[in-house]
Amino acid sequence: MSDKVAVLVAGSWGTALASVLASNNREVWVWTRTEEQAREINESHTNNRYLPGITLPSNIQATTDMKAAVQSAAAVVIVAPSSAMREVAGQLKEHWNDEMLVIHATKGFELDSLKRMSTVIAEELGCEEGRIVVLSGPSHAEEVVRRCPTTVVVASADANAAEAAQDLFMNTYFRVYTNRDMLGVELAGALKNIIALGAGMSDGLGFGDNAKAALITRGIAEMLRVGMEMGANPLTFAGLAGIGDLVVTATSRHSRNWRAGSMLGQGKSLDEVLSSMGMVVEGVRTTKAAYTISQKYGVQMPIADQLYHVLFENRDPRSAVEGLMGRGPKTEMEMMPLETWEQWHT
Ligand SMILES: NC(=O)c1ccc[n+]([C@@H]2O[C@H](COP(=O)([O-])OP(=O)(O)OC[C@H]3O[C@@H](n4cnc5c(N)ncnc54)[C@H](O)[C@@H]3O)[C@@H](O)[C@H]2O)c1
Ligand SMILES: O=P(O)(O)OC[C@H](O)CO
Repeated sequence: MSDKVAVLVAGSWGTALASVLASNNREVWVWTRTEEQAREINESHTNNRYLPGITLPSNIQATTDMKAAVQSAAAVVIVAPSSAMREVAGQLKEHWNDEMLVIHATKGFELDSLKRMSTVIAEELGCEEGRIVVLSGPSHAEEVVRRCPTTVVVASADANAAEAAQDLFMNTYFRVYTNRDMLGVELAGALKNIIALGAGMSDGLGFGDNAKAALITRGIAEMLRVGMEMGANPLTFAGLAGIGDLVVTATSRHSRNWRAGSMLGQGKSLDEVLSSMGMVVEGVRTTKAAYTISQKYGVQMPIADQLYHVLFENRDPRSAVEGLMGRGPKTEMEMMPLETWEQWHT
């Protein structure tokens, strides 16, 4: 089998994953949108807009020609923002063949359809959704390129495909676990960004650790509730894609979602925040998607609802906190679909 791997798009996460593959001695081709970025990666071995100050392995080649990037590759790793996934997967179709392992590492939904990324890719490539692999978990690009110990999960309905992805990425600083629950891994990876925005907002408002712990814990309850309703394995939410990623995103200074939330908490408008970020903040779109999902599935998502009002209806963040804290008394396990849980235990 060829050692060539193509990585589609050289944002922060695509570049970091390319660097992991390069350190595993793969022949790594990165597809970039601009000649300028391809030239920078090929000649200076940097990608300064997305990973300032980092020197990339010299065995990463970049090109704007998707055919050259993908031709004869054993695997394609798609790391586009969720908003661009259909467009990028659509462009891949004419260069892709059925032998290739397809992995994506994007955390979000398609906004209009509420489809998961694996569904969007499968539709565009005209292949079975079950053969696609998702890579997720607590992993900031800034730390991965510095080879800080990191653990992730690769999930697919096809165990062989998940193991092939594990083999491709695994090394001494990047530990990869497999999981069969692709639905749960994709849902957890997308939904945690909403809670991270909330945690950032809480910090921006000057609240303390109690508030953040509450958001993380009640956030996982909210993610679990919707995940179980949609048929995910509840244990996935206790794993790397769930609590692991929620902790890192809600507490790390590297998190784009936490940073955006923090600025909102300090009184900046959403437009001001997004224009100052220069990188994708998936939690904003995902909050919109979750607002519709909660109504569609009849699942209560109080944190996502309040975030929606702040982001899209100009609610003051303090009034959103009052909205959350002022709700009626509940039991901790209220609204958990226990029948679904029991299905996993029979
Ligand atoms: N950055 C991280 O540490 C990290 C870690 C894990 C997962 N992720 C996920 O990876 C995905 C990508 O995030 P990122 O942080 O790399 O984003 P980023 O903002 O750093 O980079 C986005 C890249 O997408 C490209 N792009 C945008 N629209 C495009 C289009 N229509 N066609 C082709 N390319 C397009 C941009 O040019 C840029 O190279 C997100 O879903 C994010 O949640 C990010
Ligand atoms: O920087 P964020 O907030 O987009 O989070 C990136 C990753 O999802 C962390 O695992």
